[in-house]
Amino acid sequence: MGTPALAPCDIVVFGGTGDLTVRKLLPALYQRYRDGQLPEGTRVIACSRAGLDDAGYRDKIRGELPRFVPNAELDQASAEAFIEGLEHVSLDVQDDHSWAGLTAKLPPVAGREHGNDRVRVFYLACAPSLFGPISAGLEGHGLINARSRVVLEKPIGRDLASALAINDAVGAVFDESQIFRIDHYLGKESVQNLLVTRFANAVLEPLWNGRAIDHVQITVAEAIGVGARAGYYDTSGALRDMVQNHLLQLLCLVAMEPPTQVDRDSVRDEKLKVLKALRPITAADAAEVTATGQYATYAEECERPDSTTETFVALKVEIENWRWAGVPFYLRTGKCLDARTSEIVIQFRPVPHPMFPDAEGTTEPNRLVITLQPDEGMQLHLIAKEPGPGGIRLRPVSLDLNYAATFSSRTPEAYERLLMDVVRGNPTLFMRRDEVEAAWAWTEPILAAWEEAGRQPETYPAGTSGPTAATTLIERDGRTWHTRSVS
Ligand SMILES: NC(=O)C1=CN([C@@H]2O[C@H](COP(=O)(O)OP(=O)(O)OC[C@H]3O[C@@H](n4cnc5c(N)ncnc54)[C@H](OP(=O)(O)O)[C@@H]3O)[C@@H](O)[C@H]2O)C=CC1
Ligand SMILES: O=C1O[C@H](COP(=O)(O)O)[C@@H](O)[C@H](O)[C@H]1O
Repeated sequence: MGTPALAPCDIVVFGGTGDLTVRKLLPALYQRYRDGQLPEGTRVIACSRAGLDDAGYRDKIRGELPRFVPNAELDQASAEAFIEGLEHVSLDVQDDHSWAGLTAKLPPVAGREHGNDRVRVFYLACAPSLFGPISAGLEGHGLINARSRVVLEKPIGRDLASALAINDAVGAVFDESQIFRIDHYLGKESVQNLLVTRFANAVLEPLWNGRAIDHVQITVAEAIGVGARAGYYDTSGALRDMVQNHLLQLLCLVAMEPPTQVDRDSVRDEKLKVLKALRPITAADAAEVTATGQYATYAEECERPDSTTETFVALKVEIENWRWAGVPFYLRTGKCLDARTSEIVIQFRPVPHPMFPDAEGTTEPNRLVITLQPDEGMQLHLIAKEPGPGGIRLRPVSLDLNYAATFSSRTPEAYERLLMDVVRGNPTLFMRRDEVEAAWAWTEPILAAWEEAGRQPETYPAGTSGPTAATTLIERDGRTWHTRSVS
């Protein structure tokens, strides 16, 4: 059965000239438009303070779109039709008078009970400090109908108190069912495939626990630095920017119990249980279970020579429940590393009894490596006998699944999937309020412990695997980080 056809809707993007909109959202909308999924008649209205009219905005995007859509996927005719449909409103969301520009394009509604109105998506691709004022402005100017949805970009705040305040402010205007908190990692094909791998294959579940698994590693390594986002990043750092959201979400998907079904609440209920079971990291153990680094040219790039913001963080995380008792999850993420690699490594325990003590070669325990990016795939590392006469020689081998080679279809970008989920009103892959707050409740004590200890990140050269403190963190437990060359 195909997906039901959608009716045209109105998509209003606050932050319409920003990096996220230009680099990710508009290219994603274009791809869906080109594939015929964005119904004819759908309006995309971008808002920002830039004094651009529709034509000026279209010219800007005409210049930008080809930079962010691969050549082979850019069809001139459909790109031009998409761009010609874009509109721009010059609007300072904090100035009540300037909302008139938006109400002139998007008529106020008579009331929220008018259920047959077009779907209105309000995408807040701007600083979280504007989420409350924008919600209030939308309410005050009568722009919210019964079929409206609001999308909140991460980060939702910078600590628990600010997250609560933002959630309260948005929640005063929108019902929780209308709020879509985006974590674009949940829209990545590879991350959704993690759910399928775990729950559509019976062979894994009996092994998916501390009896068979020694530890888990989650790595999100970026080769790029902070670039033009230094202003934001220096007030954030890797823990807030990546761990509080993306890495914890990945951890939840690896660790959660099987949900009864994949629907709006079952998956989110299970993720929440994991977040609540995370062992708190306290000031007493932060030095042992966390490691931070800053790439050598960072302070110069962000023009703050004394910045102590971490561009790399590694953590040892424990989950206090039956399935995962005694199984550490090692997390690491950083910028300006030697490669862009995101992967989840499930390290199994060694065999209980050595059957080939006299054999040549190594007997490494099995490993399942799930590569999220850049080349999505999965490898199961096993030990095999090297063919040959005479004695037994053991050789590590891998069963290799490369998605690009196996499936011919184009892998959509995360935002394509997530934007369409908003239009369809499916919040399963979005974070619920309680999840975001539970993630902050666990993250905040780490920030406090660092502050109390006067934590200084270790400097690491750009293009390397990060600070030595991260190596020490895992080696202290007699383990090592997985390196891709092993595959
Ligand atoms: N860029 C990225 O890759 C990612 C960004 N995010 C998050 O998305 C949000 C946006 O990020 P990004 O695009 O990088 O930020 P930018 O600084 O590039 O863009 C901010 C946008 O907000 C607009 N804006 C700022 N103040 C106002 C105002 N008072 N009224 C109306 N519009 C305003 C700006 O336009 P103008 O100044 O012309 O008004 C601009 O369009 C941030 O919260 C960020 O953390 C999340 C994931 C990835
Ligand atoms: O949310 C963010 O994610 C990006 C990394 O996303 P990816 O899809 O390229 O892996 C990161 O660069 C950015 O700092 C962070 O805000």
